Amino acid sequence: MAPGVGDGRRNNGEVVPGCVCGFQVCACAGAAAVASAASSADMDKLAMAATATEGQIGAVNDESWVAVDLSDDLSGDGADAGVALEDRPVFRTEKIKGILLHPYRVLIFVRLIAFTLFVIWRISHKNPDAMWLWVTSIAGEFWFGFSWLLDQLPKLNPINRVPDLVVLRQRFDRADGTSLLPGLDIFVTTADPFKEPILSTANSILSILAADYPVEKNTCYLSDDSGMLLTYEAMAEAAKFATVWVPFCRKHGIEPRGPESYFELKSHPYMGRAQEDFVNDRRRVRKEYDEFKARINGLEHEIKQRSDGYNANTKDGEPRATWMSDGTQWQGTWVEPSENHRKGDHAGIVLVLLNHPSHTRQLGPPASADNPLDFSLVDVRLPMLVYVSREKRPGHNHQKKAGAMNALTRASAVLSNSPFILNLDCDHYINNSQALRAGICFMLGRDSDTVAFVQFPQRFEGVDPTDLYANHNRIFFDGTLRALDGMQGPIYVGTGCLFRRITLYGFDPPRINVGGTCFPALGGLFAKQRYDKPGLEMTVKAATVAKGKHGFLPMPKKSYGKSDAFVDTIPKASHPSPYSAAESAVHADEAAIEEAVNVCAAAYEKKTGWGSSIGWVYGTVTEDVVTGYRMHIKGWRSRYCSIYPHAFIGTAPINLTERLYQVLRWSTGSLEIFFSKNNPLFGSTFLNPLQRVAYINITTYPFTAIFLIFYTTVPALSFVTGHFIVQRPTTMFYVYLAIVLGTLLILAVLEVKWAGVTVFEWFRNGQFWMTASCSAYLAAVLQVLFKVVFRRDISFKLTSKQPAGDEKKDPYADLYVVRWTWLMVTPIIIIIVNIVGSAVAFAKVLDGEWTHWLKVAGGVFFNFWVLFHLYPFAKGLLGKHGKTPVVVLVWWAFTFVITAVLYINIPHFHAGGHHAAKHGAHGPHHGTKHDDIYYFWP
Ligand SMILES: O=c1ccn([C@@H]2O[C@H](COP(=O)(O)OP(=O)(O)O[C@H]3O[C@H](CO)[C@@H](O)[C@H](O)[C@H]3O)[C@@H](O)[C@H]2O)c(=O)[nH]1
Ligand SMILES: [Mn+2]
Repeated sequence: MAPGVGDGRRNNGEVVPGCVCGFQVCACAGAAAVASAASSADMDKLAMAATATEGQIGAVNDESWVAVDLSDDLSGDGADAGVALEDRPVFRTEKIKGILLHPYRVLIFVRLIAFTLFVIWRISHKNPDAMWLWVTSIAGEFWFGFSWLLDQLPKLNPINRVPDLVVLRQRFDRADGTSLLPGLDIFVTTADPFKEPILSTANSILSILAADYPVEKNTCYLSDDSGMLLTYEAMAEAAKFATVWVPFCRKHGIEPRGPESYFELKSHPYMGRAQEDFVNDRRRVRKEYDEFKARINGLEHEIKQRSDGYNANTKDGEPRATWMSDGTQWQGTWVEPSENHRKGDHAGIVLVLLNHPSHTRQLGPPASADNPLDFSLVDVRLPMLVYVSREKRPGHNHQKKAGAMNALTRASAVLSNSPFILNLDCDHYINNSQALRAGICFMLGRDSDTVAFVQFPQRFEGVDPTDLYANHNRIFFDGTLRALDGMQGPIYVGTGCLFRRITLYGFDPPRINVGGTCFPALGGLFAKQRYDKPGLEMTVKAATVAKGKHGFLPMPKKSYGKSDAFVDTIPKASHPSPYSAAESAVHADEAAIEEAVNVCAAAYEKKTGWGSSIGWVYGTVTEDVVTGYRMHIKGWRSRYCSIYPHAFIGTAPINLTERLYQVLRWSTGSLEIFFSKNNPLFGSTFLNPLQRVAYINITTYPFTAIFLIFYTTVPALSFVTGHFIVQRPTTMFYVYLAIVLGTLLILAVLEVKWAGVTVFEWFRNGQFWMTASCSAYLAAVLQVLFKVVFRRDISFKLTSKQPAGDEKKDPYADLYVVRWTWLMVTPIIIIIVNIVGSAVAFAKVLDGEWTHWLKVAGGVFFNFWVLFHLYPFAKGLLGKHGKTPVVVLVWWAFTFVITAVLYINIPHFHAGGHHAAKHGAHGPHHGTKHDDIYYFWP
């Protein structure tokens, strides 16, 4: 293993506070790195420091992974030991060690066989007492097996890739401080300054401005779908504060570079730094940050007051404008909305907050009386920052986030036209200043020219330590997405994703021509994997665009819209020239800005390919999955980039209601894709077969609701009716059950091991799967069927980033704020049915009616299974922080006892006979006395 690359990596299973302690090592190393960046004499130190920093960059459990065998290309021992720095690839590829991988694959096979035999057994053992029960339960089991397979098969060949920033630096950074790295446009979307607090958005912007990437190659765009002056002025404040914050970060190698999270760090930030200077600087910057915060918090009031002043002479009935500080009327939404100035009806706005920096380093001023911060050795330039609010007009479908992203794509093309685009939601800040470089490694490696995008995992902060609603989603990110990297690549999940710009324009990947037929360089089990190989010359090259039917465009010119200026940028976006510093010069002059406004017009996309063959795809609220899908079916690949400390961190809804709504949106979006022309069953043959399976999985999973609802109630009902899904649970039935569940558990253990997550997270994942299935997934199925039938568009309900509780006292207060939603009805019913069911069973045993307890075992097991899974839901629904478990237990015990007592003590409830007279209609459940649950309903 190469020095400094693999060592020091940690198992992210122990992660939660990890980002804090990880920084201690990282920060002091980075401090030297950046402080020294000012003088070229210190380049050696820089390289050394960088090495130390990168020691932290890998992210999986080291013990489970080995480098893939590269002996085809290298004589010698295969791994990169002994390979000179110049010959090392910009990223390493690892696979799971055989000792984990082989049993993993074998078990998948065993379970598949067992499941098949089980279903066959079930089909051949009818239950004549209750045929409906038998048929539906088999349908359910079949679906569970099938959906397990959809989920499991794409995980047959997990791959882990580790970027090597030392090599990247070596190849692309020059000693004079300039760099050959490609341009990078960063898009941030926000839609509401209140639901998405401006302070948090400002923090994200600051973290971007301070990230470690060549300043002149980096442009940040904020899309504001609210069109509010409040957002704009908050960004203007951020730009002002950045003049202090960014040089401070560079000088001292601060991590993380979002000020809020930095100042919240509880670790010792003094370690390894020039003590006095740092302490003074930090105190000073902290003070400035507090003032900045105060200004942000006062902005709303200030804008109101200012506008009131200007509006003093406005007559009644006339619109009252919102005024900018320079005495002009704001073009966007006004505080008191009026025509042409309200959400959904305002002009397009493009304002450059920070213009493009010079191409050479600019050192700051030394400390002086009115400027106590000494920046004389620090590059003080800031990346370009642009505020964009696309035009909105009534009668236009603005296509939610996807529409905003497409507007940004065009606006940025005429302003900076970087060949790569990183997209972040407004609440996701850059937590690791090396993240951009890490992502770029996967775009510049050999063999990277067929990579469309690099997806980072989504990481969250502010989630309660027990992660009650599986917000971290670790199984999905560290398991599923990483595994897909061994197929064609992870799916796109909306934020934290680095795109190759031309893929958004509908270009095909460069094809390899083998024996006359073209096929893309797919990874995975079904194609020979072409790994990034060391020892070969690495040139900086983008997918060069060949001249075709439409000139340099893959599609007719008119499908890109009316702006010639924009269309002209397209071939350049892929041309190698943007890589060289001189040519990437950006001029955000009047004309360019005017053009940017023009391409953000509400009507721009009329009769164009935007939203279908070009850009982010419309027609679903999960624009992310389908946008990535459209690239994969062209044969593009994607890569997964998980680094440590986490690249980006966002906020997650820890409130049950918000979480259910979020999952409702995702599952609805998935089904929308299923019922569209982008159904993965019909995708082109460029799609790797198991990649297709993964897409089928992600667009069908909500259907589980239909089967699961049945499955979570019927076994409970069976106590009352006396029927079970099998006529008589035989030994064979239990043996199958044991195998099917046992293999699942062992597979989970292995998966947890290679993914570097915990068994606890695996259980949480399962628990939330059931909660979501019986609530959000069910609603999604109904909602989408409704849409399909009545052709109604589904709205995008923003996930609130503003905690409802009192944050000061308890950071997780929001967890137990119960806001009623219809989505809670089904899980509640299921819980009640199961408690009642187990109580009846208990009563029957007490009563001496069921002497053979084994008869109940199957049902009791199911009962437990259901209640165990819905426990977090019940906890969230009932509890006050801390006391919850007791409340749930009492509730449970109470219902249980009451039901059992009623059952035993009210003779006519189980005397049989006469109720048949009262409820004769319940005929089909003959055979036992207690055939009807309705007797226990009040
Ligand atoms: O009309 C809109 C609606 C949303 N957004 C932005 O979209 C982002 C995601 O919205 P959010 O409410 O935070 O959704 P989440 O459920 O947290 O987001 C996940 O799921 C979305 C798809 O449903 C993806 O777009 C996101 O990237 C992904 O993080 C935010 O930055 C919003 O500002 C807009 O710009 N315009
Ligand atoms: Mn979000």
